[in-house]
Amino acid sequence: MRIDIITIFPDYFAPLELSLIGKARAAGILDIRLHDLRSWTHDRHNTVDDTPYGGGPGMVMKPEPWGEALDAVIGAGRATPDQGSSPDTPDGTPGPGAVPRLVVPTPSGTPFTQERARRLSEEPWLVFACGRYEGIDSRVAADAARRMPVEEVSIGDYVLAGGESATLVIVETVSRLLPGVLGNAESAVQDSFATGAMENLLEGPVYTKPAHWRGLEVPPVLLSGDHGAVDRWRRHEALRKTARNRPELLRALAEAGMAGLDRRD
Ligand SMILES: N#Cc1c(-c2ccc3ccn(Cc4cccnc4)c3c2)n[nH]c1N
Repeated sequence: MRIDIITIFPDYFAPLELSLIGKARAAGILDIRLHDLRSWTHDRHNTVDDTPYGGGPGMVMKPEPWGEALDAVIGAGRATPDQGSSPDTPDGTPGPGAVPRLVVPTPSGTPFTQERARRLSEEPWLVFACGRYEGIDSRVAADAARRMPVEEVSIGDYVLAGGESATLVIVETVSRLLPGVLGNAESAVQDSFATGAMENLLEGPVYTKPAHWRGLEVPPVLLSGDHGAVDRWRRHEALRKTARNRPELLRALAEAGMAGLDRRD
């Protein structure tokens, strides 16, 4: 997967050199490219913002730098005369004719969920537009939508100062779903909101050695070697955690008959 991130704070993404994502980049599983939006400004102060039409507080990001940046970043992935126009190559990286999906974090976006992460993880090429100030001139997304899919996404019902931390969240959530990113020891399958018997339930408690620690014991069932009993215990604990922390999820599952609440085991 190729990921392009356009931002006025490229250094914000230093964490993408670390840990699983850093290893995935080194292994060629992820191709993450950072772009400083100010590279597409032409005035002495590298201006990227201006006052909002219609008045109001704060500043709005100007459309021109964004338009030029997206043209440059996406144009670089566009077919050249001597290449085919296959949208992506057999290994899933974008081919010369590919166009990316533009992801624009914004407080007014549609909710980012694990299911959406799963869908985005199947894309060969994502471009993230990290806004600041009061947001990006709305014509930027409208212009981009003329030539690529555009998704406005929100990671939660709170207001950040810009799109960078949301982009980090989305990139990490999506990247860990890519084959080869998580080692065998970790698996995205058992995540909260995963599919299967634990579908959309919160993860229950987890334990490791030592079995006794500061007078606190690991639940004996986890040491029993009885995998059936362990699975039943884990589902029960997931249901308890979900009922306690996210009762609305449980109600939805009960209505959909998906939590196996009616199971007798
Ligand atoms: N995803 C996401 C977000 C953001 C977010 C994302 C991009 C930008 C760019 C600018 N701002 C600041 C801003 C913009 C508008 C009004 N008020 C503040 C951002 C906030 N906040 N909360 C989320 N869940």
